[in-house]
Amino acid sequence: MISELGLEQEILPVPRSHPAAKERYLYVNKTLHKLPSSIGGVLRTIPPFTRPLFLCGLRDLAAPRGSKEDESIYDFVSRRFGKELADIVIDSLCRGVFAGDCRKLSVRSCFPFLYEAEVKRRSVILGMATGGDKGPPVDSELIRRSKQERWSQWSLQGGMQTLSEALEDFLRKRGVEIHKDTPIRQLERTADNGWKIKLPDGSITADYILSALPAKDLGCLLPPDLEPLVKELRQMSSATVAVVNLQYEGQVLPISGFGHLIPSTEERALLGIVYDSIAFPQHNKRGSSSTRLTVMLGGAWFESSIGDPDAVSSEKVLELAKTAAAEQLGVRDKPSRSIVNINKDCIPQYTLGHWRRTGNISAYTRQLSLPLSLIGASYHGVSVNDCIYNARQAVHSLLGH
Ligand SMILES: Cc1cc2nc3c(=O)[nH]c(=O)nc-3n(C[C@H](O)[C@H](O)[C@H](O)COP(=O)(O)OP(=O)(O)OC[C@H]3O[C@@H](n4cnc5c(N)ncnc54)[C@H](O)[C@@H]3O)c2cc1C
Ligand SMILES: C=Cc1c2[nH]c(c1C)Cc1[nH]c(c(CCC(=O)O)c1C)Cc1[nH]c(c(C)c1CCC(=O)O)Cc1[nH]c(c(C)c1C=C)C2
Repeated sequence: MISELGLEQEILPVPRSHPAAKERYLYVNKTLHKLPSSIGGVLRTIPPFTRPLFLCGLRDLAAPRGSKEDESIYDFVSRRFGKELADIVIDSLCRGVFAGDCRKLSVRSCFPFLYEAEVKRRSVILGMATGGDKGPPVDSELIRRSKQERWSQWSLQGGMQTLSEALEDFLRKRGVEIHKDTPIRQLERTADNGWKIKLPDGSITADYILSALPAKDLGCLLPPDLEPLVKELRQMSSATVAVVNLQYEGQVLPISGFGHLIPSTEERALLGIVYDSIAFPQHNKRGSSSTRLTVMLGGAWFESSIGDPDAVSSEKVLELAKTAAAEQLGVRDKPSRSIVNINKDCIPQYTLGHWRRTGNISAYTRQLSLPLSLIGASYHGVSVNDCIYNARQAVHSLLGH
């Protein structure tokens, strides 16, 4: 999509050899611990772990296949790799991807490759070693370049918003009408098997809807006679994340890396900190040396540890973020700039049984021949890549490709 939108020149790749890709940290027992990046680090006991990590791998190779239709990520990893890995690494990772609690998230839906590896090969390591089912290949010149140069992450010169702006521009030039800041009020069925989309200032009709709305929001807009669909959508929940950007004058970080994650047993409210200026110094204020951090807070623990997202003040959240930067990174300077955003219900939580809910939805829409496809982060993957891939698949199947 980047190539099709003409954004190739804007790409800022980060290769795997860069410190932002190689150096990864966890904050445990009030200390930052660097995770091993070589085989030696896996063979030795390194803190915060109490035994060498390769023993977790041996346990997986020996463990029997599980028998449950679905299981929490925590239970799956504890059973196959041991409790310590689940408590420290997996707890943190789930906070860094889903802002979620690995004790509630579904392994089958959040990490389908782990689930499949156990079903097909009995062991995760054996499953990964034999490649697993990677799905249909996606190929382009840019993808080949990213593999050859071993990119671990990327951004764009003007930041990621460039992507949605370029997409908007591309679509408008091809005659697509875009209604911004226009909340849909209701979706009604029409007699000719189409839809009436009610907006604040009128309505529009459509033959077919590809909905990228969060599941719960869509559930509130659909007509009540689609009850089985509405019921499934309303059960799908999401987490609130506070994102605090802090900018400091000069290079104030004592370490380099992508960022660090914090397990829920260490600090419930603080999910992790990204060291943005290490991976993307190109985004620093022109001509100045600065350090930029993003502190992420809340997630599945927002209400219990920070409070009601509608009532909590930006000042309180900013204070929590500055304290985290000071205590965890020793960055005690006054930030020269800060931005606080409380993103309500921004990351879907694929909890136990999510696979059954999405399965029921597909079966029901097929059975009724509903002119509706569900895309977006609520169903089959929370990342930007997942959303783009699944949207493209939905269009292909709609057009019969
Ligand atoms: C803090 C944070 C960091 C992230 N980092 C990464 C990352 O590093 N890499 C990555 O791949 N992904 C990342 N993600 C995930 C990424 O943001 C999502 O994949 C992506 O935003 C999902 O897009 P979406 O369109 O499905 O949903 P959203 O972006 O949530 O958009 C849903 C839209 O629906 C609108 N809406 C709701 N109700 C209505 C209504 N009634 N009428 C009209 N519109 C409505 C909302 O206003 C919203 O704009 C991150 C997410 C968060 C929160
Ligand atoms: C849907 C929200 C997402 C957030 N981040 C990602 C998504 C899809 C992307 C992502 N983040 C991490 C990984 C795993 C990388 C890996 O181990 O190979 C992915 C695919 C981990 C991560 N996320 C954050 C940090 C500091 C890290 C650790 C990176 C490392 O290992 O060095 C920051 C962060 N990103 C998100 C949240 C909620 C968050 C919280 C601190 C959202």
